[in-house]
Amino acid sequence: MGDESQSERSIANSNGVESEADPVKDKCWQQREAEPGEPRCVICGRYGEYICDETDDDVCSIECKQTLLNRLPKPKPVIPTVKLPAQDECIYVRDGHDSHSHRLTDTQIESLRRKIDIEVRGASVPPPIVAFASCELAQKLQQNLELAGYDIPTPVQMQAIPAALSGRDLLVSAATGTGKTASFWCL
Ligand SMILES: Nc1ncnc2c1ncn2[C@@H]1O[C@H](COP(=O)(O)OP(=O)(O)OP(=O)(O)O)[C@@H](O)[C@H]1O
Repeated sequence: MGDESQSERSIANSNGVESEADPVKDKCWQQREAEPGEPRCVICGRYGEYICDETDDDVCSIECKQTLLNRLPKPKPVIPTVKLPAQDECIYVRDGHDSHSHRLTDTQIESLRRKIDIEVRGASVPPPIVAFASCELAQKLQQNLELAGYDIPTPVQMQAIPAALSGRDLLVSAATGTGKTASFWCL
């Protein structure tokens, strides 16, 4: 590291210059070769005039300091983990037209309605559907739904469509744009 003290040799940061009389070398090529016994830049081997404040290594210029810092391992981003409540459950919907695979248990029906804010009144309300395939639609209709990009029913459709298909009279209320009108294809 030579005879100079660390404070005399410490390098200015990329925005600053340590002293006007002896400006910090910006570029590696502005630095001279190291004499025998002098500190050497850990990047290019020229005269290691400065000490990188972040790593304590000898460097010749701001350029080599930056190269050195770029080579340092980057700290891994900390991804916060979210712990879901143990009682939270998923409802799996399989591809295909097997309506039985989408049949929900009473607990799932209750939980689904609660989660997506479906409120029902009346006797023997049919369970909500989680896939259009549960409605046993004509193939053409199913294809057209897919073509229109209707992958899954919206919450109002989940409940209104099976109720309408079961021949019930309905009074439906849901926010604008939630798919009420689009439910009429099933009639
Ligand atoms: N299941 C679905 N998947 C994808 N898009 C849908 C689905 N249902 C409806 N949409 C689209 O969402 C938009 C709003 O649907 P729709 O007009 O049926 O809602 P709405 O509740 O009747 O609205 P408003 O209350 O304003 O009349 C339309 O562009 C419709 O094509």
